[in-house]
Amino acid sequence: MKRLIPLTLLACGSFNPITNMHLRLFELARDHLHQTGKYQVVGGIISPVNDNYGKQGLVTAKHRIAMARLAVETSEWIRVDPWESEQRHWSETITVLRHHYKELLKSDHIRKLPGENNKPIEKAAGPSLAPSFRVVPELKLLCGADFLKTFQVPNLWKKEDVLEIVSKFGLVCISRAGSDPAQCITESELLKRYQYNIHLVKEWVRNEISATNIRQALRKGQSVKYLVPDSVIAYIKQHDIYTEETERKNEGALLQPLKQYGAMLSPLND
Ligand SMILES: O=P(O)(O)OP(=O)(O)OP(=O)(O)OC[C@H]1O[C@@H](n2cnc3c(O)ncnc32)[C@H](O)[C@@H]1O
Ligand SMILES: NC(=O)c1ccc[n+]([C@@H]2O[C@H](COP(=O)(O)O)[C@@H](O)[C@H]2O)c1
Ligand SMILES: [Mg+2]
Repeated sequence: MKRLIPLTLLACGSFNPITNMHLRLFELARDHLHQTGKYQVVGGIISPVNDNYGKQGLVTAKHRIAMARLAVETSEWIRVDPWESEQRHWSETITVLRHHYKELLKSDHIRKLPGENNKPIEKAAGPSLAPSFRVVPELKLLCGADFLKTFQVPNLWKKEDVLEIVSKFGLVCISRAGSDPAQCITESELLKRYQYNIHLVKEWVRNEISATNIRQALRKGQSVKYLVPDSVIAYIKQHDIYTEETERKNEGALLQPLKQYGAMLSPLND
């Protein structure tokens, strides 16, 4: 029997609030990866960003985590992980990936992979250091096409981080209106070099759901039913989370921690 690579998907973002589309990203990615005949998707992780991310309108992680947990109640394979939000500072995405990969290898010690007769992994140092004689689990970053575009924003990502993401982990990128991921790859030498490790997945029902639009609709008193899980809508109402006041949070200080951090960076395409 062909040995499938057990793969976990990690989605990093604000999830402010989580929408049905965030959940769809996982389903679309899983279908695509299974169709390659190479992977078995064994889990999905949603990692809401730390409160210090500094994005406008970002409500506290306590609420974003609670809403995401309600949303994944209907999923048998996606879970929410609060580790990133519990750190004292905002963490670079590569740190989050490394953390979850380590955890994955740890859990592999005690839980044999389905259909496999694998030996436990001795090292937990990173994908390239794991022994090659066995099926090594993989962790891939799951994102929308707009996320891929942010790699081009000067001073937002360290070049070595992007290199590690695409070379060691890999990306699964879902199409999104207004972004052209194939063009992003063409425009970047680095992404082009590792395009074999970047899975572009087309959303076959085009939609433009975005958390920003959801927050806007909520502020206007419009219905967001069928765009956001009912349990999440009930939570938002109960806690009165999205108001004109919460939307003003971090106004003008957009991505302040990232701006400071940006001073140390060099652009991806230099
Ligand atoms: O308007 P904002 O607040 O930015 O919210 P968002 O809908 O873009 O949602 P997040 O920033 O929390 O995104 C988390 C990830 O989900 C992706 N994503 C969200 N909505 C999507 C959609 O409709 N199509 C494709 N990807 C989407 C996005 O590209 C990120 O990789
Ligand atoms: N240098 C980096 O590692 C870097 C830069 C910008 C955004 N990010 C991450 O990308 C995600 C973007 O989320 P939003 O689309 O909600 O802004 C967040 O998880 C954020 O932490 C990482
Ligand atoms: Mg976004």
